[in-house]
Amino acid sequence: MSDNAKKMAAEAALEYVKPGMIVGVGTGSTVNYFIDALATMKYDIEGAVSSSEASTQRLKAHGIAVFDLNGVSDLALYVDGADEVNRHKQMIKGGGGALTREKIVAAVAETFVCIADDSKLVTALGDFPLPVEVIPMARSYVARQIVRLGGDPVLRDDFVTDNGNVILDVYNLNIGKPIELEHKLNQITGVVTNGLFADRNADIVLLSDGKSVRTIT
Ligand SMILES: O=C[C@H](O)[C@H](O)[C@H](O)COP(=O)(O)O
Repeated sequence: MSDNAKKMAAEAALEYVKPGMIVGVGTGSTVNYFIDALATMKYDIEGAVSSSEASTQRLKAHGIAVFDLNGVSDLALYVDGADEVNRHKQMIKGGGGALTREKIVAAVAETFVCIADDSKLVTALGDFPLPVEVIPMARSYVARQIVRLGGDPVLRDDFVTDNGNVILDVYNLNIGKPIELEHKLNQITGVVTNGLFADRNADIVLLSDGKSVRTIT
């Protein structure tokens, strides 16, 4: 994994940004490169909607207007990173804890472009512990339910999401059927959402090794 690979994947996503657009912006170190690149087009676009306080701050620091998603009915493009992505363009996300807002913006967007260094491409999802955002008072209950599903949940230390919740990072889950597991986890009372982006997967994945960028469609 190299910073140059992240930067190249991020800059390649500019091709999907069109004049007048409001751009959906994800969260993380790869997206930070995208935000910096997007700043070069700030007079061409209308602005952005953001999936985290951190991305909002960075966008605003570049002078890019950030809109409330509730006022935006059509969002043509969402650009975000991933912790893992498979060849079906399904992902694990939430390493930075922004999974819920990311999933909301992704749900609204017409096209989801995932940007990543090529170390994120995996044959099977699941080496990366699956983040699950949980309402704080349900933490123990949800953890017990996840154990029943075969996972080993670990509370993320000293971390509160932008929504005021906690994160359980779940190890050793069998993610043989990602869409099924995504729905099953979301059925547990107290779960806000989980970091499987399998039902709403990416439409396009831009992967870089630091020398070139390849596209999975
Ligand atoms: O919550 C964070 C997000 O899902 C990120 O997009 C993900 O963790 C990848 O981040 P990075 O680009 O820093 O590897």
